[in-house]
Amino acid sequence: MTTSMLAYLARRTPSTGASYLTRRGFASDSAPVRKVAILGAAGGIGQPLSLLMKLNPLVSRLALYDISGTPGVAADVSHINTRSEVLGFAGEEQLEKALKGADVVIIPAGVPRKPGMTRDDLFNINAGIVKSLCGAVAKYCPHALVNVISNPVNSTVPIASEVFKKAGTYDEKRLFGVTTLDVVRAKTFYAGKAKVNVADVNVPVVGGHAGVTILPLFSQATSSANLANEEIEALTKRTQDGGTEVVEAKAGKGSATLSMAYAGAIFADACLKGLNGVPDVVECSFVQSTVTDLPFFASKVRLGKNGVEEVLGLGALSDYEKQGLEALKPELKSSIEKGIKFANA
Ligand SMILES: NC(=O)C1=CN([C@@H]2O[C@H](COP(=O)(O)OP(=O)(O)OC[C@H]3O[C@@H](n4cnc5c(N)ncnc54)[C@H](O)[C@@H]3O)[C@@H](O)[C@H]2O)C=CC1
Ligand SMILES: O=C([O-])CC(=O)C(=O)O
Repeated sequence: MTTSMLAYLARRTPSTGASYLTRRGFASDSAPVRKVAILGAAGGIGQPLSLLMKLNPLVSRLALYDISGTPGVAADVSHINTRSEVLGFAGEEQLEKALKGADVVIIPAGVPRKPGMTRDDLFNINAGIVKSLCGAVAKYCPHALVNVISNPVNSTVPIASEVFKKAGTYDEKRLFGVTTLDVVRAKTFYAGKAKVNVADVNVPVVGGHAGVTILPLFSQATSSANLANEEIEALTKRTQDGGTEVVEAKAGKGSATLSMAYAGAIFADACLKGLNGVPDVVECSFVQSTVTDLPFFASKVRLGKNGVEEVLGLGALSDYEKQGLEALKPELKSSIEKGIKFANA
């Protein structure tokens, strides 16, 4: 979902609703039927993400699953007069119904950080949650595209891959760690510093999704601006610490939820567009990769009818980015290995 689409949806009145799909090039009766399931839909990310996916005209059925609380969220969101039918599912016995027939499964289930914690400190709780939810995905919707938001993404994505391998359903083209929030932040911070229109800015962010493993490539930023080295270094550090900035500001009440819901909605929309055959849909994501010697790595990915169509290379890096790339590898490698070991224990 683009910012302009959100602005358009905000502007339109219910009486003009019939025309907005046509304006985007999809007549309502020709947009393919697409089911999206959100696991963890009653949470801080899950609720605004449910709202944003309800606004997306590419979705025809929205399944909201959590251990509790989803009937209320679903009843609330279902009153919005957009295309999708919304259903709430609570408790493990309803997980099958939530997942059956899903084209895209988004997973923001799990605990968030408190000040002083690293994302890896969430491993003990979230690893098990992701493992069990991915077991259900393998059973009930093995062909869905899976968008993993739950932290630590650097470990939860490898966990998901091992669960799918064991179930015999693994397709590396269909598994994504959602790193879009890093791109969203890099764009915002860069536009502010370079004093350019944020709508014209793009910045690839590669590596992983924790601290120094987050590597924004400001040398490839559009619109280009002549920032000093110290400014680039400060922007890099702010992007790497963006999550912590929010955790500290929330002072014990969780981590990024609203900006994450926005980022998650952008990424899921890109997945749906790819499935629907829209050409040239490219987003950064943490995927199985041969771009470096690490088995998983975030970089630009072209999305298509089967999920990942192409994992794009890193392009030319500045010396500072080359150093950042080497510096992130040991931590990212050990987080990936930790996930794989957990899944096979
Ligand atoms: N990838 C990224 O860029 C980001 C990731 N995150 C991560 O997203 C996760 C969720 O964050 P919040 O929504 O703020 O947390 P939250 O605590 O507000 O919500 C989590 C939800 O997950 C649900 N849940 C727990 N176990 C479940 C299970 N087995 N099945 C289904 N639902 C389950 C809870 O009931 C709760 O409603 C955290 O791990 C956080 O670190 C947060 C921000 C950015
Ligand atoms: O920082 C956190 O714990 C949540 C997160 O991943 C982010 O905001 O990037």
